[in-house]
Amino acid sequence: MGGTEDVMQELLNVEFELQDVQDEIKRLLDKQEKLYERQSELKAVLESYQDLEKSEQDNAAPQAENWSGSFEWDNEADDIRFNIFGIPSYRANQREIINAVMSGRDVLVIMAAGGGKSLCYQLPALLRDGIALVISPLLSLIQDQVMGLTALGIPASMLTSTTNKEDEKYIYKALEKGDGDLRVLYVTPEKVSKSKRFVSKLEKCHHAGRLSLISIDEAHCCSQWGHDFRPDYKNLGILKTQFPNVPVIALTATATKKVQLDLMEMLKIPKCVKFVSTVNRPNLFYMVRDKSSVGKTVINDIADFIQGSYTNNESGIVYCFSRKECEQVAKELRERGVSADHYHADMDVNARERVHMRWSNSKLQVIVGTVAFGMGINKPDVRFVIHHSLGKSMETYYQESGRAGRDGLPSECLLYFRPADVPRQSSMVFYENSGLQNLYDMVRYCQSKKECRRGAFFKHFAEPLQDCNGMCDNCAFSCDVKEIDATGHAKAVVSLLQEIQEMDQRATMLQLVEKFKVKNKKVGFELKKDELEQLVIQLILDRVLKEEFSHTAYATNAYVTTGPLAKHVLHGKKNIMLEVTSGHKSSTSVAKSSKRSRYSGLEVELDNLRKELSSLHGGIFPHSILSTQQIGMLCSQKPETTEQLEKLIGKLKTEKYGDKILEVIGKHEPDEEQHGNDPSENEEEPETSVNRTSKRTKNKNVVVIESSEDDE
Ligand SMILES: Nc1ncnc2c1ncn2[C@@H]1O[C@H](COP(=O)(O)OP(=O)(O)OP(=O)(O)O)[C@@H](O)[C@H]1O
Ligand SMILES: [Mg+2]
Repeated sequence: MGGTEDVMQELLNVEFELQDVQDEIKRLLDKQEKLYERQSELKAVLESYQDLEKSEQDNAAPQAENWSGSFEWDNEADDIRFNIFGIPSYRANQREIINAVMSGRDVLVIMAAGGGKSLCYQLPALLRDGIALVISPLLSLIQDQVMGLTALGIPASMLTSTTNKEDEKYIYKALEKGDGDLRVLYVTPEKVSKSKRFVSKLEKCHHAGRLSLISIDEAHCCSQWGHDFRPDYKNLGILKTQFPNVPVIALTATATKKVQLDLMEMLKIPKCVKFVSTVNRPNLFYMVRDKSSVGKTVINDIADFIQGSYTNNESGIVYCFSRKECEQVAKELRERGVSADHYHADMDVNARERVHMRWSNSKLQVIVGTVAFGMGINKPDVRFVIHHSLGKSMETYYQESGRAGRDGLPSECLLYFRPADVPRQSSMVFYENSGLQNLYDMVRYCQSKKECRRGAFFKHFAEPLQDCNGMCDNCAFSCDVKEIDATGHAKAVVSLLQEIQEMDQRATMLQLVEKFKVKNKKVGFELKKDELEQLVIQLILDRVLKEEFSHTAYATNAYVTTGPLAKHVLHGKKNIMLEVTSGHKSSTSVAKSSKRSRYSGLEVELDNLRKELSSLHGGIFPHSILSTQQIGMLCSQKPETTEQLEKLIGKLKTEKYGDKILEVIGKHEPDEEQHGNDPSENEEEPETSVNRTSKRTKNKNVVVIESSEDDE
């Protein structure tokens, strides 16, 4: 009988090994498929590179161009920049881009959100004679821009589905005959691809030498590889064909190499000068907080965050996972005294627009939105973007969080993470191309308690690392992160899952954790529930476990099963380390350290003045009247005469609003400065948004924002 036992034993071993081999084969096949995919991608990219190089050689590259040198339009450009736009100095690449456009070159601009792309075509539009055509994908973006230019006294119009007959007539006359003073014309891409009438008028304008430049904003919409593909953008190449000598400037905030090449091909600008700026947004402070499983606690925390740090009605966005959640969160924030309203795709257009408008005019502090609240957001002074749950990829998180601080002033990006939110997202994205991979990158960002958050973006966008300057929680706050060896737990989790599977059952992440706790009660495994959840997520990221999906009529459910590397853990070939915090980097400590001072009295008064003027001047946004940065300057310099004021905000704004501004500054009593609850605040220069920036000092890797409220 011993023989049978031996044979059975060997059979078992062989079956075990076979299973191993099969798993390995499956893993390799998976890998092969991914590599094939990448291979074809790379081949495509290589081909376009070669095409590009060839065309560059064919066109015998001109001598190295120095776009930062001096040009004949320098003085006029400086004058318009300062006296009309009220912009004291150029930001990175702006001047160079303007010079390239002015030299008649086609230009491709990749510049982060809020980098100041608009100026790059608006200023040349004023420097060159004639009318500049701007293509922009969304009505709301166009309206914002036209309103902004009008506020500066620049003749700008738009031709869209909402344009009335009279305006249309005026625009067509301007194009055809050069009547009127129109300088910047905004249209949606549909006008170019669908309206023959429009294109023929444009031809006449060009024929008379009056088409000064063509700007294609949000140019990533051209590419199917981009995130906001718009079919009508695909036809914009005809503009270069029809008007070969008019400079085209294409602008976007994010474009991978592949998207850039795609753009150049589709817009027919192979010889364009390319300006790529960093993805880094140095003024954004990134942080992730553990999210309580109790909904109310999360809302309390968000309300505390807003009411603790943003007492002057500073604008913010809260992103939620679903429409229902949006409404719920907005309602609960309101109940806690935060001025908030929801925004999602289920609302009718007018209701949505109303919410957007109230927010843009700073009458509503917080929009609680789904991802539907997206591309059309042009508000420069959004001070915080909170994610109530994680998004589906690093790319979308970069974009959504990037809506904060477009004016360059310090702003915060806070994400609430709990492992249980992962299956909610994964069951939505698993069918997308690389959907799970993208989500898991995002989860890695959230789970990490040590790595620089900014570094994760550099890695994601394949850019060299830059210093974070203590502008993320992991760099700024030292907290005790321990790496514990969770290999034992991991083994137990895998075995439990195998048992479940052998009984032909399956488990969601939460069920698995529940079962684990019940089963191992006596053994005294010391991990807490949320740490166990964290472990399961870690195991999924490490491919020890994997998610599987099954559909019902109403939903897709995510289950956890053993993954390709499960055996490695069982056989002791793979160790699992888990990052846990002991000394809490608790939410309150984060909130305290990043809490900023209240506005000074004068800041509040000037803020009120811009709101007042904004409603007086019908439809001009407060931030178009005075930017937060300008208010900061006014408070620290306190100009007394028109000449002094002009030096700070330029001629145009001084002419329009100077008297009122000087009046407010003149009437302001210095002792009114005492606005916060700490008397010592009064001893220094009043707090302004500008010097607030410089008050963020780096001290032993800890960012300190001096604040009266810290001393309570
Ligand atoms: N050189 C500058 N100095 C100070 N502020 C500037 C400068 N250039 C632009 N700005 C301001 O920065 C804000 C963002 O500019 P803009 O709207 O052009 O950004 P963008 O690059 O188009 O961003 P997005 O990708 O989000 O559309 C605006 O309020 C603008 O007035
Ligand atoms: Mg823009």
